[in-house]
Amino acid sequence: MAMKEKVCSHHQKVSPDVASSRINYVTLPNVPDTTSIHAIEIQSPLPEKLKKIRTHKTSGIINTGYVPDSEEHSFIKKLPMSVVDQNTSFQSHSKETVPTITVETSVTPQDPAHWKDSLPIEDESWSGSGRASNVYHTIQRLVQAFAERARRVKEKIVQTPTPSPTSSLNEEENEKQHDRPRLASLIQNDDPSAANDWMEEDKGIWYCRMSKQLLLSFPRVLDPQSKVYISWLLIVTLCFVYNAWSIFLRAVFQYQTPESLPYLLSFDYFSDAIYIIDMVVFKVRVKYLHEGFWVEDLAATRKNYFKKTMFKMDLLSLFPLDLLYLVYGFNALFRFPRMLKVQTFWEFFNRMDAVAKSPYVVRILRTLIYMMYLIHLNACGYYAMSVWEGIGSNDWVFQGEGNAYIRCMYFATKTATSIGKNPKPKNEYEYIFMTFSWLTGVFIFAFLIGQIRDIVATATQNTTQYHQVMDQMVRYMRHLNLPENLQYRVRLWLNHTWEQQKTLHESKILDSLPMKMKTDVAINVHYNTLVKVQLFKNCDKALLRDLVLKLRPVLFLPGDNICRKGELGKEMYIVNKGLVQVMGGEEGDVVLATLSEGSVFGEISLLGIPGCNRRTADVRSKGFSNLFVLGKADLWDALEHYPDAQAILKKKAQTLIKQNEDREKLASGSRKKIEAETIIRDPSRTPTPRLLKTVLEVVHPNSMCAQLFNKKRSSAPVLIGDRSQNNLLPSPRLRASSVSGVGYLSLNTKQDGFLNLKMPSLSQKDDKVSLENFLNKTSEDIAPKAIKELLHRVPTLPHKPSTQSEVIRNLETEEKVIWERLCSHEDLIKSSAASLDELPMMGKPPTGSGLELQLPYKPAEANSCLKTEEKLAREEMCSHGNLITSPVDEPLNNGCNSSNASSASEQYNIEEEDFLSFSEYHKYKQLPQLQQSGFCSTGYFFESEFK
Ligand SMILES: Nc1ncnc2c1ncn2[C@@H]1O[C@@H]2COP(=O)(O)O[C@H]2[C@H]1O
Repeated sequence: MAMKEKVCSHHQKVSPDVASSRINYVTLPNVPDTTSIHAIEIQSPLPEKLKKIRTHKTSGIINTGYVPDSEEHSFIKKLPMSVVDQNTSFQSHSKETVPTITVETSVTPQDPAHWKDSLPIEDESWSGSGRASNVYHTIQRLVQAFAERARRVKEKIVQTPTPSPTSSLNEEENEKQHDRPRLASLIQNDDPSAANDWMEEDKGIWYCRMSKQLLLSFPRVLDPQSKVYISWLLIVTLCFVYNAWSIFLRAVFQYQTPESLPYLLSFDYFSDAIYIIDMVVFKVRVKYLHEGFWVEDLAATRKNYFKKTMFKMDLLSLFPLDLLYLVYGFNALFRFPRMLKVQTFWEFFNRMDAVAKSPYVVRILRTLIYMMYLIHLNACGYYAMSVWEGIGSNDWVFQGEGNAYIRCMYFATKTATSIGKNPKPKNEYEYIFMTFSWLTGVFIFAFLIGQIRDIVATATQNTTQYHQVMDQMVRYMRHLNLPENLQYRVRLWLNHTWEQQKTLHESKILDSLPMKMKTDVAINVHYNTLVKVQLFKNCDKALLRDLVLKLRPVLFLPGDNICRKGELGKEMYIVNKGLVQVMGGEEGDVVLATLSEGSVFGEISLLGIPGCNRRTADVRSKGFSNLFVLGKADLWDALEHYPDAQAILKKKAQTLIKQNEDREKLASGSRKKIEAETIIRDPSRTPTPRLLKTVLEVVHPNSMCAQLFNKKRSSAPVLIGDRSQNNLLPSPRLRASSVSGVGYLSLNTKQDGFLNLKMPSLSQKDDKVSLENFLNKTSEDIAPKAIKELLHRVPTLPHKPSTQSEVIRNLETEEKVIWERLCSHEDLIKSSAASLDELPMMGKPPTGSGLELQLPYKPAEANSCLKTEEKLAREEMCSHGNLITSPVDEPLNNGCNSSNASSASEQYNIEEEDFLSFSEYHKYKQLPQLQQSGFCSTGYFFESEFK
């Protein structure tokens, strides 16, 4: 309280009336905002259990706290430390003390003008709301406690109660312990006996429920794969094993004495009781499959059991042969029928084999039991022989030393395994016994040990396969003398894949399952990742099911390139685990984005966005990353039916494209200046030849292609296009092409601009492609704005002067009509369409088509000329920077490769689209009519002009 002397202390006595009920708040009028409260001292009877204290400053509420009756210090805890510091103190109080509140502030005593009296004000409205809030909080806590109790009771009902009564009682005890303080806190003010009553009542209800539940929880019918049934089978199996072991043991050895007999008999009859319960309660309730349905009718399951051989065996196993005890005395062999329960023993192991997590452990256990039992029988036989011949009568028989069973087991094991030296048999009986024992031993080794080996081999099959693959791979890489680093990476990949999947053939494992089950498994495996994929957030479950089977898991190592900018996109990826980086910038060293679990990438080049069929960025793996790959065809198969997902993907792709374009524009801004300087310095730079110009250089001058290309062009610009579809420029050419079965209509401008109109629905399977067809389909993909713009620039068409205005008028609604009109344009048809109409992927041009008439050579001539012409053309093109190339489809024999192609692209500034045309040329050049006509471009192709 040292501070008290330095600061102004304000003591305010609250009127007894107020004190007895509550202290509402203390107002410190005219205290500047900067004033900080150092301490609050309360002297008060605080007669109620809970008190709410609010201290106010003129600028607003400073604090709120509850003061329980006996725990003044909890008030301190509930106040923020900035307000309550070590100077705060609460004095003990008695009911007679008039409450006093002292507030210490940093206002110095020299500033008394700042202070007026602090008044404890009885605020009725607040008082009311305080009471309401107390009631509200109490109710809330009660509701929570009841909800909690209801949940626990519900759990008890749903869960099968623990079989051990002690443990359930303990649980109950724990529950009560747990409940006590909480419930007691809720009823702390009430009579404690009420709480006890409540607990007693609760206990009663609980017992009642438990017993009811136990009765009700026993299933009417049993699933043969259920835990309950298999556990029961285990109990029966143990009884069977006891009988199988003890019958011969007791019959041969002298373990059944008058002293041990009562115990042995009680074990015997206990196992008999289990056999009976098994038949009466369990086996009759096992449901079975009939015509593909589970039969759950109790009468039917009973009937089904009675029909089985198992029932007869079970019945025989209970045959009371031991009644003969009464006649012949206690001979354990009279219990021999109990051995007939062996079917249950087999059933148990078969069921375990089907449900166990490690089935090979179950198999080994069964084999071991067989082995031990055979040795046990052998030991019993040896002892029986010894007794028969007389114990210790010769060197071979049991000498009567030590524990008889252990010594005989030792002898039997030595014989069965042929390990160790056995005493030589002395007479024929002993020879026969030894022969039989050795045969048994051979059987044990040949059959049982062999079985164990198989079991172990199956269990470790995957590991063995992995080692084999690894060894082969290492040998192969050494043989090829691959760089150390690459060898290391391959080994790392194999290692990591094995660590993660414990198999290198994951997909093969599922192949044996039916499709539906495969889907279920795949959904389960990939579910956690798929739910994180934004794209699939709200999408149809059926789409997920469609997609999930098509996902192929792949693993990438740190620093691996997943895809490279400029490659043709064939797959899309989903990040399952790890991080991948999208790289950009001039050098490809700027991280544009880091994608984590659930992110999708590689979709832009698959979506058929005009001009975007190539990867827009490098993507590489940051650490180890597990991805799912989805092929282009699979993606489209799925998206075709789910336009929403398609729209989301396209929207995202467009945003990314725009982002990247903006970034590139920014970067190229600074680059342009330097380029300009270079051009000025080097005016002798070869002008970039256009593709068609190059083509004309290399094809035979008399070929139809050359003739078509060299036709005098009209000076009137006709069709205009630009990739961005909003900056249209004059163009003399219209070109339709098919690239890998996907149609394109390109409006080629002099400035290399293309309006690429993609027609994805046109597949390679279409054996006939007509221009109308082509245009009609294409028209659906063309932005109306682009067409409008396009047609504005088309000068009046000579044969249909009204077309343009008509077309524009009907544009929004009738795109198809416009295109039909365009197609019906005479010039277009005259120059190529009529013949191309019928130009199929293969076969001859139709009789009467224009094309046929225009063949430059007679077929025989053409054939002889073609080779040279083509050769020349190719050589020529290669010398033009290897224009002929096939960057994706097939490697060419002519020595041109894609790196040359890209250099050609740089040199001549040739459009990507042109490359495709040229690569496609190789595919189609075999078509006789194209060869003959000297066409040098995509499969079906025409170039024309509007005059
Ligand atoms: N700026 C970016 N941010 C995030 N991802 C991008 C970006 N640019 C490209 N990508 C992704 O990287 C992928 C590279 O291949 P795609 O062009 O097929 O699809 C691309 C997009 O999925």
